[in-house]
Amino acid sequence: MITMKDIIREGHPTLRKVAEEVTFPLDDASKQTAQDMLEFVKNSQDPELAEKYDLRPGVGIAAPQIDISKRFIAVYLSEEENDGQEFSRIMFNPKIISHSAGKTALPTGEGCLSVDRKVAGIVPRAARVKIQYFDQDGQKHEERLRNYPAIVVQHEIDHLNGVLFFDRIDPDNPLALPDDVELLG
Ligand SMILES: CNC(=O)c1cccc(C)c1Nc1nc(N2CCN(c3ccccc3Cl)CC2)nc(N2CSC[C@H]2C(=O)NC)n1
Ligand code: NI
Repeated sequence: MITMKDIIREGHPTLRKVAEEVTFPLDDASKQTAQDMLEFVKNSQDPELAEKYDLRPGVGIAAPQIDISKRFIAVYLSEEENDGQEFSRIMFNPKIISHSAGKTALPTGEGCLSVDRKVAGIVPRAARVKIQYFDQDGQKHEERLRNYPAIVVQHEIDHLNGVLFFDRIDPDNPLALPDDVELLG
């Protein structure tokens, strides 16, 4: 199982690399790793398991965060966190194919499992995105996302491009709310 010791932290060069696309058919190692990543995110949200294995809670993780510079992510939002509908995905070669002009942000800023410090500030992201990704069988999917799932998926896709959430905070006015940004309510 993946634990915090497997997660690389700010300053590790892999976090700033552009990750490589995966090719299909996937090797078994990548399939297993992706499943372990989804399990980690779920475990991290379980108070007992998080306590037992000293896991920091998260709703998403990207392969570069466990020092695998490949383009795949895992996201898990329980129905409590996502307006009554569970959102659970493993995405290979995810990409944003279109997005709204309007932006959104988490009112309390963002955290990251690879950043061991609180960085206050608004992280503007597209409010709605149309994404394309492949599942572990190589099937192509297209999905429109909004609200929390859209924010989390953009945060994780950023990791595939060597971007960290605080890169998107306005250094001169971190807490300012830009006109075109609606806080997620
Ligand atoms: C600096 N202020 C803050 O961090 C911040 C501060 C307050 C609120 C939010 C909402 C903040 N922001 C933020 N909180 C989260 N969690 C809230 C707690 N939760 C969780 C915790 C316990 C059980 C189950 C769960 Cl679900 C896990 C997820 N996650 C992210 N991000 C940014 S997008 C990827 C995602 C991620 O997984 N990060 C590790 N941001
Ligand atoms: Ni992160």
